[in-house]
Amino acid sequence: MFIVGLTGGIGSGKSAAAARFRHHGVKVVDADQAARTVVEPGQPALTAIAEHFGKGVILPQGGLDRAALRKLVFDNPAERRWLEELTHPLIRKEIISSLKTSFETHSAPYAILESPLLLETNQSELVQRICVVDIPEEVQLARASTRDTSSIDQIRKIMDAQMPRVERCARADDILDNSGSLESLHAQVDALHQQYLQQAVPRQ
Ligand SMILES: CC(C)(COP(=O)(O)OP(=O)(O)OC[C@H]1O[C@@H](n2cnc3c(N)ncnc32)[C@H](O)[C@@H]1O)[C@@H](O)C(=O)NCCC(=O)NCCS
Ligand SMILES: Nc1ncnc2c1ncn2[C@@H]1O[C@H](COP(=O)(O)OP(=O)(O)OP(=O)(O)O)[C@@H](O)[C@H]1O
Repeated sequence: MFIVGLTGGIGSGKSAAAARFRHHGVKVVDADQAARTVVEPGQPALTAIAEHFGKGVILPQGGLDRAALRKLVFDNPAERRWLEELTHPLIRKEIISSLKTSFETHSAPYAILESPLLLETNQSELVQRICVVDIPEEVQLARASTRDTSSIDQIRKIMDAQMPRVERCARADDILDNSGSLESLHAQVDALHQQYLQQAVPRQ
């Protein structure tokens, strides 16, 4: 299985890049989606979160109040680590299961694992190649806060919980520069897709 890890900080453009890979028929497994699945109502992790953080993080309908939990964990690194210790092993299992399904049901020669914490966790062991979506921090802050309901201050706290830009780029096999237009990002993805098709061909 040839799997490319697609990573980058919050608001860097991973989803935008992933959409372009999907346009080429590549299956994308999304770690943020896996993170949502493991805390759905009825899942043991949601019960554990409610017990630890209290009823204030549960919505009236029984689902997770993500905005409330986001505030709690990014204001308090110890609480964030508690949540990660609970969820990251479950997220990893969910990712592995989705990757297996995608190779069983999809004929594309490679798959993408899109994850904001690919390099911060052992998820990087699941991929053969690392592709980083890179933008300057001020652009990242502007794009993420325009899109999210989070304040600049909260986005900054989330960025502080992630790998520094220089370190992330140093770990990359390939870099997508998303400081320009979406058209420019698409052109770079199109070129990488051709490269990955070549790399995914099993050697004789
Ligand atoms: C705190 C939670 C409930 C906030 O949910 P919310 O819907 O507001 O955000 P969402 O999950 O869409 O994440 C948005 C972005 O925040 C960043 N982020 C999320 N969790 C983390 C974390 N533990 N460390 C650093 N950055 C993170 C990522 O860039 C992510 O793309 C949620 O992010 C969560 O459960 N995080 C812990 C699990 C995790 O680490 N997920 C990241 C994917 S492995
Ligand atoms: N090249 C671009 N030019 C202008 N806006 C962009 C560009 N690329 C992405 N955006 C916008 O920036 C925001 C963040 O992009 P995107 O959602 O793809 O990032 P992400 O890395 O997936 O973020 P997250 O980690 O929070 O899920 C979105 O509103 C998106 O439409």
